[in-house]
Amino acid sequence: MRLEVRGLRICLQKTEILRDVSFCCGPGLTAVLGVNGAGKTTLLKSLAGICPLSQGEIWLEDGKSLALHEMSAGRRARYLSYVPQESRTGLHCPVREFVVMGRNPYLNWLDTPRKSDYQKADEAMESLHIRHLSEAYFDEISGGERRLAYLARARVQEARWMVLDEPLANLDFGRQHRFLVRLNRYLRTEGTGAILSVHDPLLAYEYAEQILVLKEGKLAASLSKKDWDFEKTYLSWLRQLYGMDGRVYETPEGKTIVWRRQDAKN
Ligand SMILES: Nc1ncnc2c1ncn2[C@@H]1O[C@H](COP(=O)(O)OP(=O)(O)OP(=O)(O)O)[C@@H](O)[C@H]1O
Repeated sequence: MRLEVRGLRICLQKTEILRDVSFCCGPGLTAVLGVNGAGKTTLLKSLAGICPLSQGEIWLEDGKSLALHEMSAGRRARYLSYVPQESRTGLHCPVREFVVMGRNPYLNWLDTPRKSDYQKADEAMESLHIRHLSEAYFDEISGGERRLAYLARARVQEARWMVLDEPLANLDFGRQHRFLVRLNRYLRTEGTGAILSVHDPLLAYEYAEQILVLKEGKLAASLSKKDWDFEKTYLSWLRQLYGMDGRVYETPEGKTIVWRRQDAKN
C-alpha cells in the first residue's frame, strides 16, 4: 500500500502555505522534518481532509487507486486516521468512550457502539498500557496519556493509513521510544503505513524508513533509508535546517548520530 501526494498547494487566508508538494510513501513509518513554521501541520491536516486543498491530489494505492481528496470525511476516516497536535482538553468523557469513537465511521447515524466495538477499544488501550485509564475523564488525564488515548482511538478506527502530528510531544523519554517501537510493530503486523511529524532528527533516523524534509512550504527532500547515500544526505539536510553538524557512529547497539558541541564551534 502506498500513499501518493501529487502537486499539493494549500492557501490559508490568501497566503500560500504549501506549494508543489509531491511525494510517495510506502508501508512503514515516514517522518516529516522541518523547522517551526515549515508547514508540517498544514501538510498533515491536508492529508486528513481538515485543510482544504487549493490544488493537488491525494491517492491511496492498494491494488486499486483510492482518491482520498474526493472522499467525504466519513468515508475517508475508513482509510486514514488522524492524531492531531493539540489534544482537545475540553472533552469531558471517560477515556474508553473517547477511544470507542474511533468506531464511528462504521456506525450508522444514530447507532451506539456495540460490544465488539468496546472490545476493540479495550484491546487497543491494553496494547498501549492505558487500560487502567478507561474510566478516567479525558480532560483530566495528562497530556502524554491523552496522546496515547488518541493513538488507541486511531487504532480502533482500523484505517489503512495513520497521520500523526507530533505524537511524541508530551511523552517522556522512555515512552517516546516505546511509542515508536510499538507503532512500527503495529505497522509491520498490519502491513500499513504512517506519516508523522517530529522535531527530533535522531528519533526520525532511528525509527523511520523514509524522511520528508519540508522547507518554507516546499518539499525540499524525500530520503529513504535504502538510498546508498542516505546518511550523508541526511546529515547535510540537518546542517541546512538546524545548523547542527553531526556524524554517524557505529556502536555495538547500532548506528547513532553524535552532534558537534555547539560551544566548541567558536
Ligand atoms: N489558519 C492559518 N491561516 C494563516 N496562516 C496559517 C494558518 N495556519 C498556519 N499558518 C501559517 O502557515 C505556516 C506553516 O504552519 P504549520 O503549523 O503548518 O507549521 P509547522 O511546520 O507545523 O510548525 P511547528 O513546527 O511550529 O508546529 C506558518 O507560517 C503559520 O503561521
